[in-house]
Amino acid sequence: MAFSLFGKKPKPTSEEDQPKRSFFERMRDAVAPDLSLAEEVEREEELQQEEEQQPVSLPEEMYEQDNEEENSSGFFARMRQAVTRTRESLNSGIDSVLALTREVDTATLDELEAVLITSDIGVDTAQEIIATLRQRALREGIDGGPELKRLLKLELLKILNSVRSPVARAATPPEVIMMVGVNGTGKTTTSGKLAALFRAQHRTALLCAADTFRAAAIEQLEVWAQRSGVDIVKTKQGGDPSAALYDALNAGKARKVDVVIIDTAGRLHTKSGLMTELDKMRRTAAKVIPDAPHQTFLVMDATTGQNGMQQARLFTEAAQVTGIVLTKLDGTAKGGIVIAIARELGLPVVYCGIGEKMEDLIAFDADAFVDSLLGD
Ligand SMILES: Nc1nc2c(ncn2[C@@H]2O[C@H](COP(=O)(O)OP(=O)(O)OP(=O)(O)O)[C@@H](O)[C@H]2O)c(=O)[nH]1
Repeated sequence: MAFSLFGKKPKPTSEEDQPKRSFFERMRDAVAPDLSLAEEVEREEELQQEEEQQPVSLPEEMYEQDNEEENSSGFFARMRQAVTRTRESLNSGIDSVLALTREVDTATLDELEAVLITSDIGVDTAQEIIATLRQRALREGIDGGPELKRLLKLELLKILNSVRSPVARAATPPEVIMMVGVNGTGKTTTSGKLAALFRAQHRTALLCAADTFRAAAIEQLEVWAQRSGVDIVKTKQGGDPSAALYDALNAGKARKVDVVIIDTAGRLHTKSGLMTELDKMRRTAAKVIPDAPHQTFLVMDATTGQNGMQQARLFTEAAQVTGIVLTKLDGTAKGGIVIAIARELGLPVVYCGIGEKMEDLIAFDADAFVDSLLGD
């Protein structure tokens, strides 16, 4: 019995078995006996073409949610997810402090101070918070854990709100944002994610590759530009970053883009040559657009905790930083650093990096952060 592997129909064995076929069909078999294979290849090519023509998902679509309610619950869920490790360590510390007591007393508060310090809130900040809670405990008493958490939330919010400042927009576009910071904190990645976020908000953006120092930084930013669907202005590796910036700002003006994001090379505040280079970039920016740069974001790696704070303190003074982007919040139990930044640097955290993907950047929200940190 004739049978076929691959489920193909068996070929007719004799002339008589063959159904009546058109001239064209017979001719086709004559010139291309294995045309089924050719057809398969052709079909495969067609499919590949169709696939290539599928629009890549744009930032707008990536962030798009069905309605505002979902949007905000999505945002809260992502913030909550980002601070999971900090919440778990903070909550288990607080729970163990409160395990044996119903009324919160001075000894409990001393232990709570140690818990706050381990989440990298900072010694000074932790002491200040505990001093306020102690006064309250003496005056009115603190009735157990839930009350203590409620009061703690209020204290944290008070600190965060004291530096919450509206992000200034440029009088006339483009708004110019410079990303600065020490090596490897996530400046290039964040520049790319920011471009995508702006696009999702229907603002046009242009990336400027002014990190001409690190090998492959320009190529890395080019990949981000492609992903986020924005243009990039660059020079060659080893080139003058101020020249790239000059070209980018002129291009931004000519193309009437809303925001130009400048990725700069990683540097330590102690490298005076590199800090002078930043000054030169600022002066160049101001020549093209008088009040530029409008924002200078210090990109800080949350996993470095209190060590990063010392660098940030000195960087902030030298580079006229206006806000902090805190990256890698997803990988740390040291999320308390957000509070230390507000209290000790007097600067708002403006965005948080919560992963390595394009959509893993969220605008910082103090209420969402505190709720996520001290929730269950
Ligand atoms: N988990 C996580 N990883 C991140 C985040 N942001 C950046 N990264 C990773 O951090 C690493 C360094 O990021 P880059 O953007 O190259 O850092 P950079 O500051 O430009 O580096 P230099 O130019 O050398 O100073 C990369 O592997 C990124 O994927 C974040 O929010 N979460």
